[in-house]
Amino acid sequence: MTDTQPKEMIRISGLVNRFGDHLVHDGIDLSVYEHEVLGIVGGSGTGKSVLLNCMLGLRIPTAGEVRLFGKNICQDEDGKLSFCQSRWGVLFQTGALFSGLTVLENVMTPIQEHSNASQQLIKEIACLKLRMVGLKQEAFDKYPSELSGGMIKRAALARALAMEPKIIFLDEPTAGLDPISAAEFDALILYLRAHLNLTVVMISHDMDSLLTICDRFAVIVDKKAISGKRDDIIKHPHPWIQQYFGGVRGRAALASA
Ligand SMILES: Nc1ncnc2c1ncn2[C@@H]1O[C@H](COP(=O)(O)OP(=O)(O)OP(=O)(O)O)[C@@H](O)[C@H]1O
Repeated sequence: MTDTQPKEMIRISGLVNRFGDHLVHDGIDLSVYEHEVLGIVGGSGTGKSVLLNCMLGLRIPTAGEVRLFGKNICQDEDGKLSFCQSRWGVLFQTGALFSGLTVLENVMTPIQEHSNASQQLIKEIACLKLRMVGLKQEAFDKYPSELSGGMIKRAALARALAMEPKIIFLDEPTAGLDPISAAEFDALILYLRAHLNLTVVMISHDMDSLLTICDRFAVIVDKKAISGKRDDIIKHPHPWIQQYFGGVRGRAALASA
């Protein structure tokens, strides 16, 4: 590898996932490179969430391997999850905030779990992350049930950033947001990527968001992944990809991207 080639953060090779007779993935090969925004797309049930769980080290695949920073995370071994969790942050689709904790307490929780810092320092770090995602002080002591959908996403993003991850995984980050809030959230992701040198892996069905912020796509079709730069994938001859990006929604989003 030369100095000009981007660093590989994740390498997935020959990944197979099977549930009983149901073969979901049949040899996925995919790399995620430093500082990119990679969009994972595919029809419903093609296994995007299963793939995400393998990348998070939460699922051991039927065959193949996932290397996170060079380490094979497909083995069941002590310390694997803490190795993974100290390197990535995840924004789950629903936010998955703890309903009984305030916004600030939600962001403090992972820092408390993974560090020996004082309560005061943990609080200061959590406040910093909350400001970074654009939440104002008055939101810090609110409970998740008192927040709008956009604020929940921001709070969950602050929690994902709590441990200063190198990679963040976003599962349907703009789902449920109105178009203006979704566009603001896209801008926030790009801002954080630039300022925190993040690598971003995003699963989404939001065509506007995908075409606005992704550098590359991985499309799950025929139980495998076709990946490449945004503009190459948009022109890819596979019929599903043509239909996806060339359909009414795709054309409209491309026209405005
Ligand atoms: N634990 C499990 N046991 C059995 N089947 C499973 C399990 N997890 C996932 N599957 C199956 O794997 C397939 C892929 O599921 P997955 O949720 O990853 O799809 P997806 O691409 O994320 O779908 P969507 O876009 O609708 O969210 C589905 O057919 C699902 O039923």
